Amino acid sequence: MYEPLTEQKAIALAVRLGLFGEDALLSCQEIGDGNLNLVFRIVNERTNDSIIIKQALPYAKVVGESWPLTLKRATIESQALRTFASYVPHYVPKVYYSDETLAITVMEDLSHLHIARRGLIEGKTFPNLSTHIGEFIAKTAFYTSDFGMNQQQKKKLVQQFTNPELCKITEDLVFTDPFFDHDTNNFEAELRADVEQLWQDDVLQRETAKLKRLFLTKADVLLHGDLHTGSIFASDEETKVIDPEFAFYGPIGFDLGQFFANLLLNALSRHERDREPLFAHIENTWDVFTRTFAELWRESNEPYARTCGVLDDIISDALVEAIGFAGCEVIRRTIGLAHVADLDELPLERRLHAKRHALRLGRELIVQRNTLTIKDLKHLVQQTVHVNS
Ligand SMILES: Nc1ncnc2c1ncn2[C@@H]1O[C@H](COP(=O)(O)OP(=O)(O)O)[C@@H](O)[C@H]1O
Ligand SMILES: CSC[C@H]1O[C@H](OP(=O)(O)O)[C@H](O)[C@@H]1O
Repeated sequence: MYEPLTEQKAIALAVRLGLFGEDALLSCQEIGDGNLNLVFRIVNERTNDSIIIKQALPYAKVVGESWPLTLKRATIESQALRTFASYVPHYVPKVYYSDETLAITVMEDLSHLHIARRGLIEGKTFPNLSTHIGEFIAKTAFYTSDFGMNQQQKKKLVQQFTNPELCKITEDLVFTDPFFDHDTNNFEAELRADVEQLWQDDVLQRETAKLKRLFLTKADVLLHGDLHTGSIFASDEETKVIDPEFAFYGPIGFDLGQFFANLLLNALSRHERDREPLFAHIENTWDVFTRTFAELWRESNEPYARTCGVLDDIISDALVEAIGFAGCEVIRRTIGLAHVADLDELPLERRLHAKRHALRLGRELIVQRNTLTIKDLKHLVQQTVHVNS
């Protein structure tokens, strides 16, 4: 039977599962700070060994029981972590155990690392972050695509990772609600005029509709599905991706776009002189992604992989998608239901300035996505500082 764990029940479960030695002295703390789930950290005080038990609730934690949400997301998360581990084991936490009924994943404790969002807010640069994320995205994308795996096997994976409830959250919160006057939106009263202008922007809505359609229909590669900087643990040396409960088969540019957007949002929260490391991370992510993907491409058994231009087409589509999806993420994190601390923790005047900037930047990313290069993103940030610039 499913029941939500308490700290005491999480310890009892760890004992029952034999996750620690017989003489262990266990303590437990619920440390979840995400929007959806419970996260328990259990430590053996005698040895300092520790594990994480993550448990899905039957509703979205951030809203409460009025927003029921499938427990199946815990199974998607543990299966995605295991699938990613088969391609990039060094970039995901080890999964020790999972249970579909209890909706739990027991995994490696990564508390020695920093959540990248918090670290970036504190001014850390994480020199390997973009190299690691570029490689993570390239390898997971290639090996789960029709170019990197058996195409019949891929269809089974598409079925396994059909994730309608969590995709619906993204369809609503990322691609729809922020572009209309919807009651899930949440923004400062001072931004109302800027937001209303966005709701009346027919060009923006038409382009966003195309991006939403791609998200709804293009079953290209297995995606993490929510690859923001709060889903990444990092240090100067290591990077680990967590929280793939939104995993599904979608367009190749989606994870790249989410990651770019969250780096851009952090850049907007900083003074201009401190933004360079973020732009460097964006450009390096793209370089590593394209180089790694192109190397793997040589392994492909698909006859068209040797046709001149096919790889180039995939890479250029990925960039257009990534830039457009980044624009949607920038806008939704500014005025939608789920914000980012990078902007929300700024004092009011700076926050309003950064958020107005984010709305202009997000719009241009979406509308101009077909003609922008990766290096243009930095200039676009500068060009959208002021209205009509
Ligand atoms: N493997 C882990 N090791 C250490 N801490 C973790 C681990 N997984 C999650 N956490 C902590 O729990 C928080 C919420 O986890 P997350 O998976 O993002 O939950 P949610 O699905 O609710 O967003 C993270 O920000 C981090 O502080
Ligand atoms: C009501 S879910 C809102 C938002 O939360 C998810 O993020 P996380 O679980 O990492 O906190 C996801 O981005 C959803 O769009």
